[in-house]
Amino acid sequence: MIEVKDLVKRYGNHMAVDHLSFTVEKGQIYGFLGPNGAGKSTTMNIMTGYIAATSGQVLINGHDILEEPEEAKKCIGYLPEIPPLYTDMTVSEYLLFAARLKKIPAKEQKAQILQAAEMVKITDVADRLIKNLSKGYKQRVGLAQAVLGMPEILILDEPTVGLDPKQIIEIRELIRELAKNHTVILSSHILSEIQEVCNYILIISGGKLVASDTPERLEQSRKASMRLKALIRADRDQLEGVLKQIPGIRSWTTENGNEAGCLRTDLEISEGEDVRDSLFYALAEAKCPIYELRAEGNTLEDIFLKLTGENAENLNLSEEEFSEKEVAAELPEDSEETEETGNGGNL
Ligand SMILES: Nc1ncnc2c1ncn2[C@@H]1O[C@H](COP(=O)(O)OP(=O)(O)OP(=O)(O)O)[C@@H](O)[C@H]1O
Repeated sequence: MIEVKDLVKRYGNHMAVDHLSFTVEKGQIYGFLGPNGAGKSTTMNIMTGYIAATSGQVLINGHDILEEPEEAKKCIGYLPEIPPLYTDMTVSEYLLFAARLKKIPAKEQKAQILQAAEMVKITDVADRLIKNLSKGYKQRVGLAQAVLGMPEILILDEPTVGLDPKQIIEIRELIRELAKNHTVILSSHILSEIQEVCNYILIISGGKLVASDTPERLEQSRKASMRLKALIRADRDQLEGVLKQIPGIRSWTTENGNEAGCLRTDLEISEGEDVRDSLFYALAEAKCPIYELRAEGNTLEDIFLKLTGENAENLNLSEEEFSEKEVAAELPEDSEETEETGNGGNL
């Protein structure tokens, strides 16, 4: 559906996109994940024909975005990071303008605008000036513009950035809904966002693709290298004597545990190994009782941090660490969004 081949984008000496290649298949929600400045927007801008690449190629349903832009762009609806809205227009004026730009035949425009507006639930604000809408509604208008003409592929650059928690949930639901009829590619620097919505993840760092797989398989691959954390009653020499004998323990650190005579140890285990049984029997034989033993796989968060070389503080990973239910319960029924409505749309 989309083939990105060896894409490079240089800004002067700065390599914003560094030999990026990936393919996008029909019917999935792809998450383009990476820290700020990773090259997500640049890649999306190239994929949608907004800017040219320094080298490489983007094929949309077999059409080269530079050589056959009209054919290629027909297949794509794009919501840039800052939606390109004319805020002095009403919603319906703007969508009519967008329909003309997209060369939707005049006799189909009305029906298509109505369909797009219904899909993103903005029919009730059709006659409002865009500048008077809340940010969440402006984002929906941007989405309506993207879905107008029913392109097969939707490319959404940070679609929830700057929205409040309720708006974020609504836009996510909308994206899931849109994904029933479209292939969706969305970018975000927030891991929880991508985990929540996407069924395939492309992790980009420093302009390079550092991982691409389903969230489950990414976690699985890292779980192969397990860590064990244990609290063991033993002296250091005794414990190290046992650990040395167990194949599969790659390295360890020890420190005094908070219980007298106990050591807290953190074991790094070789890929694919599970040493819990042999550790248990070896320590029992050496009369070193295990007080605690906990296996830790790597979470998707660990993978992301490792692959992108970031630390959690820079990444804002916990920005949305609330469940949808909690937020829904905390927010009043008549939020800003519902106050926006009620003017009687006329699409
Ligand atoms: N027009 C430009 N001129 C020079 N450098 C640019 C330009 N646009 C982007 N860059 C640089 O290219 C790199 C990638 O930027 P890009 O906006 O694609 O990253 P991003 O992953 O989308 O980040 P963010 O989440 O912050 O938008 C950054 O270092 C950025 O400063």
